[in-house]
Amino acid sequence: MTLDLTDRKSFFSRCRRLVIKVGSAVLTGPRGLNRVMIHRLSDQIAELRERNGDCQIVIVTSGAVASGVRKIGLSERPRTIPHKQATAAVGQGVLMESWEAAFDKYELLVAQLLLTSEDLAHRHRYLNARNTLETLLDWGILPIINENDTVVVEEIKFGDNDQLSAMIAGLIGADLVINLTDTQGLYDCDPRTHASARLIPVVNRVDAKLLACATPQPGAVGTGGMLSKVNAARKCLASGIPMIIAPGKERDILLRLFEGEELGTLFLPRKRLYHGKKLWLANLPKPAGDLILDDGAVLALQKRGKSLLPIGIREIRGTFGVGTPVRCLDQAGNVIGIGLCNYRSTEIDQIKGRHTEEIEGIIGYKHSDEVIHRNNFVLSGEDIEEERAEGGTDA
Ligand SMILES: Nc1ncnc2c1ncn2[C@@H]1O[C@H](COP(=O)(O)OP(=O)(O)O)[C@@H](O)[C@H]1O
Ligand SMILES: N[C@@H](CCC(=O)OP(=O)(O)O)C(=O)O
Repeated sequence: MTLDLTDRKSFFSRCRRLVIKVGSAVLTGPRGLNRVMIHRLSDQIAELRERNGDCQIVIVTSGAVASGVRKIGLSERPRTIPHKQATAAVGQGVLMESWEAAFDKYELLVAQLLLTSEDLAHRHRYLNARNTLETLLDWGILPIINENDTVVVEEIKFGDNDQLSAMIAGLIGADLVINLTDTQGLYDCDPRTHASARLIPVVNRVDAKLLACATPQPGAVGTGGMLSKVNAARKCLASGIPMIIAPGKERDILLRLFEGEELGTLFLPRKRLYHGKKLWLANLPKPAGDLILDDGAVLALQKRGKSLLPIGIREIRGTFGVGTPVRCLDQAGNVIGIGLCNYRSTEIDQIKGRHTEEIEGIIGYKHSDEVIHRNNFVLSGEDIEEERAEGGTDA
């Protein structure tokens, strides 16, 4: 797909696979879950599917906690984890039942998927989730996804649905992520505190300057805040997927976007950077451990496109097995990238700082010279732009 905006309408019409994320700020009114909003959005989604016969849509919906608060009759949002989990357990049912009823009038089937970051952190579970989603889309069923708040604890949390939607987009190779929230899009500073804030219509690169525009504090009912949406956009761009932050409460917002109206903030990637395994790695929510590297290894990975050898490893943090994704950090703690280990953490601890010829003598075998092979490694942050889209298989 060409990322040319000269004809906005045709750009949108070429997006056949969509992830639509709807924030609590859109779905929640003073009386809890705003069912009218759910009906309006589902009317538009049904219309989009009708207009573009083969268009496939995945919904990532927030609002379980906000719905639960109202249903239980709590006076404020829960603060402790058990209270949040219990509130979400009540609210998720209400939320799902509303989406289901709204799509029922179009005879559109929906499916609920509740995920934790662990479900996508392990490659086989990631592929499993992908197979389920592909099957549902194949059958013309609308997957409706939320984080599994009821069982989630800090260690296995995506954080928020902005991150989850970016990961789902990578998982299914979406053509576009539409992030619906309660502002017109991304402003050059927080519009709550700066009356002069101006909307940014198009973004090609998420850098430190852009990240500084968005504050992490969400609105009264949100979780992610604008910073999380910009970070999600960064993930999408790294995967070569466009994302738009758009005003979800605006009348006919989805239809108007597809009519080519200039609304929201559109993040446009220059090109698709990663595929298959590398795409999964680039978007991984939580790696299993860290390797601290010396300056030579950092240079080799960042500038020379090399694999990681044991000689450049200074320290290992965490306990992990072979094939596990781990982060590579420089000695100042900056994340260099993420890759799959060829040795387990206890073995790496023994061979760190040593030459490859010494591996066998130390641990009794050697199946590769590299601790992380370049084919199983992606650079992070700014440098990700430099990495070439080397194939990588999907399995
Ligand atoms: N630079 C910015 N541009 C737009 N909105 C911003 C910015 N910085 C902070 N915000 C705030 O982010 C809020 C949206 O985040 P959040 O409450 O998490 O929404 P949602 O529930 O849709 O995820 C907006 O209500 C807005 O006040
Ligand atoms: N999983 C939570 C929503 C978390 C979240 O990311 O909220 P939001 O920032 O409103 O998209 C819920 O359903 O209440």
